[in-house]
Amino acid sequence: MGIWIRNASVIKDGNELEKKHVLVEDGKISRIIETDGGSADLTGHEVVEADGKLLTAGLIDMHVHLREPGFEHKETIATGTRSAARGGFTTIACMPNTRPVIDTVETVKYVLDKAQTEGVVRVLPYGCITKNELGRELTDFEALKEAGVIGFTDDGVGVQSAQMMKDAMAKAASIGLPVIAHCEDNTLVEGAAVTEGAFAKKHGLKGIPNESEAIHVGRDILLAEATGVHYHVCHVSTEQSVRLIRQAKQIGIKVTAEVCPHHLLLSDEDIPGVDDANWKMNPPLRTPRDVQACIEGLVDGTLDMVVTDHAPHSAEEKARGLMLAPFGIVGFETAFPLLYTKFVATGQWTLQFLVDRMTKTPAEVFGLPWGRLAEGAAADLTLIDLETEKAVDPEEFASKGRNTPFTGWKLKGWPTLTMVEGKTVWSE
Ligand SMILES: NC(=O)N[C@@H](CC(=O)O)C(=O)O
Ligand SMILES: [Zn+2]
Ligand SMILES: [Zn+2]
Repeated sequence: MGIWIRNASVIKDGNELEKKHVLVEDGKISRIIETDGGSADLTGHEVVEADGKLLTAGLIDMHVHLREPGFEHKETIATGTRSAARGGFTTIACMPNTRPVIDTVETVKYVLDKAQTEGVVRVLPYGCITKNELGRELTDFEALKEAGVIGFTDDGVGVQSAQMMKDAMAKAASIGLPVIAHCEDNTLVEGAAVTEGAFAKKHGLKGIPNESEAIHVGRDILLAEATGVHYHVCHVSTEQSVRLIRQAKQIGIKVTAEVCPHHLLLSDEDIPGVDDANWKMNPPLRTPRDVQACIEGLVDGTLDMVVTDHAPHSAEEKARGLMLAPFGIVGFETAFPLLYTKFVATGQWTLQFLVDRMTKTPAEVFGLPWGRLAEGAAADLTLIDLETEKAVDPEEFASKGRNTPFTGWKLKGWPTLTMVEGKTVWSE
C-alpha cells in the first residue's frame, strides 16, 4: 500500500508553483502527476490531503548539535531528531562535541545505533579532527570513515595549529572526505561574549573581533589549496570571511560554506541587554554590515547553504546571563519560517532559492543522494503551510532547548508534516 499526497503545490520555477499528486511507495516517490489528468488511482492507497500546501524535498541541515552522549539534559537524539522533524528536516549532520566527543569508532557506533532505535530522522555523524577536540593529535580518520562519519570537524573549537590542520586536510583528502571548520583563533577571543561593535561599546565589554574567524578562513583556504581537500567553513558570520571565500572560489579552490538564519537576520544592535543569553552564540551576532555581507554571500553563491547550528542548552545554563552562559541557540523549529517570512514573503528571494539552499545545495556539496523531489528519489518530504501566521512559542518546541532569540516573532511557512522514506515522522 502506498500513500497519495494529493493537491500539493510543488515549485516549478522561482516562485511559480504547480499542483501535483505525489505517490509514495516502498519509501520512494513512485509517481508525480498532474492534478487535472484524473489518473490518480486511489484504490488501496492511503491519502494525505495536502490542500495546496507547499511540498518540498525534506530539508537537510548539515550542522546540528544533538548533545548525546553526555549532555542529555540539553538534548537527546530522541528529542533532537523530533525537533528536526517538526522543523521539516529529514537529514541532519551532527557535530562531535559531545561527551565523550565522537573521536572513536565506538562513539560513532553509539550515535548511529541510538539514531536508528530512538531517532526519527536520518542522522549523519561527523568525527573529530583531533582526539578529544584538544588540537594535539589527529584521530584515526580511516577507522572513523569506516564507522560511518561523513567528514571531520572539531566544531565548538577552532584547530589552533596550522600544521595540525594541514595534516588533517592532507589525510582527509587522501580518503576523500571533507574537513569542516569552526574558524576561531583563540588568541583573539579570550573571554569575550559578543562581537566587537556597538553593543560591546555601549556596555563596556571586550568584543570578539571579526579577524578571529576570518584569520582561520584565510589560513585554511591556503591549506586547502595546498592539500586539495574539500574544505567547508562552518557558520560564516563576517564580511571578511565572505570576501575570502568568494576570492578562493573564483580561483578554483575547493571551498564551500554555510550560514545560519540568525547571522542573516540579527545583528549585535538587536541584543536587548546583558542579561539575556538567548542572544549569545558562537560566532556572535555581528554588525549590520556583516549581516548584509552574509546575505549577499548567500545570494551570489559564495555561501552554499543554510544550516541551523541547532545548539540547545538548558534554561538553567542560559539563565547565567550573557557573560557566563554557554554559547548557542536552538534552530530547527524556526529556521524555515524565519527565512520564508523575512526573505521570500518580502520578495527578496524566490521560494526556490530558499528551498534549494536547504535541500539541493547541501546534498550536492556533501555528495548526498537526498534533497530532490523527483520520481525515484527517496520519499523524504516536507509539507509547509505558507499562509498561516503564528508567533514563535518556545514552549511548543519538541527540542529540550528553549534558547531562542526569536520568541514572539510572527511567522509564516510552518511545516505541517514531515516524512522520511515514506514514513510520517511528524505531523501537526
Ligand atoms: N554555536 C554555538 O554557539 N555553540 C555550539 C558550538 C559551535 O557550533 O561552535 C555548541 O555546541 O553549543
Ligand atoms: Zn562552531
Ligand atoms: Zn555548531
